[in-house]
Amino acid sequence: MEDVLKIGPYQFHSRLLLGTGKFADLETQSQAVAVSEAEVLTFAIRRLDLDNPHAANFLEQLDLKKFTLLPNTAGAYTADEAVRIARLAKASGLCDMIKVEVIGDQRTLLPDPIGTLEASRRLVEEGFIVLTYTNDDPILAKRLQEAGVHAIMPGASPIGSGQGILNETNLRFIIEDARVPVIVDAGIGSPADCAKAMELGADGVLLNTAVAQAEHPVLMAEAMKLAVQAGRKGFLAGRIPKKRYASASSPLEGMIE
Ligand SMILES: CC(=O)[C@@H](O)[C@H](O)COP(=O)(O)O
Repeated sequence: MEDVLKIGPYQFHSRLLLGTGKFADLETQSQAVAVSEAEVLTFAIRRLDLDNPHAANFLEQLDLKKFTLLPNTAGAYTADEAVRIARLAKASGLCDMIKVEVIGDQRTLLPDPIGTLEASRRLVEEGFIVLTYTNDDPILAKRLQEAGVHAIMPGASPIGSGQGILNETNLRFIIEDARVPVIVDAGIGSPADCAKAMELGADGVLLNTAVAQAEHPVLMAEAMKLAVQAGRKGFLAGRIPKKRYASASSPLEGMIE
């Protein structure tokens, strides 16, 4: 059976979602995006000049017809702001999917759980396909599901920190309880972090800084793609349980003759 990522009415073959910011130049961005084989690209609506669709912008090097755009509400500090930004994106015909991001604090850029829940609920009611960036809090993840979001995006660690997965236990709880896709978003530092997230059973990974600011962004984009694929296959294959003691790899009993 085909292994596809389903988010609302959308289906994707790639489980790596990519952010488009922070690249040194547009040529590198475009090459990294191509090599990553990502189908979903996210970008901050606030960075676009919505009044002037012909103005130069950071997406201009990309053939946007090839991708599903996931505008995000980065820069919103309240539910009202996030809802306003999402409506602007929809009115500009960018997409009906929205990544809800309501930040609670400038230093950590961690999500404001109350504003995040409120904005998500309102945008679901308005008919958006809502993917919510959230704390790695299993209870909040449950509440978001109850509110009807289409995907939960728990942070691995603070945005841009590259610290990787800080709370594996919480992530496991979120994944166990989820009836919608779980996409680990933010804080990924290396391919190993991607593989780990996928092996834990995440449905996808969204990242930006680790590729855009790598020494060789295009090479890193490829590494991230392969890590997501490897982690997914590892999850589907079912890892062996960890044991306390050794067991010989070439046992004498029960050998195939
Ligand atoms: C681009 C975007 O949406 C970021 O806010 C996202 O959370 C990625 O975080 P990293 O840059 O840490 O990968």
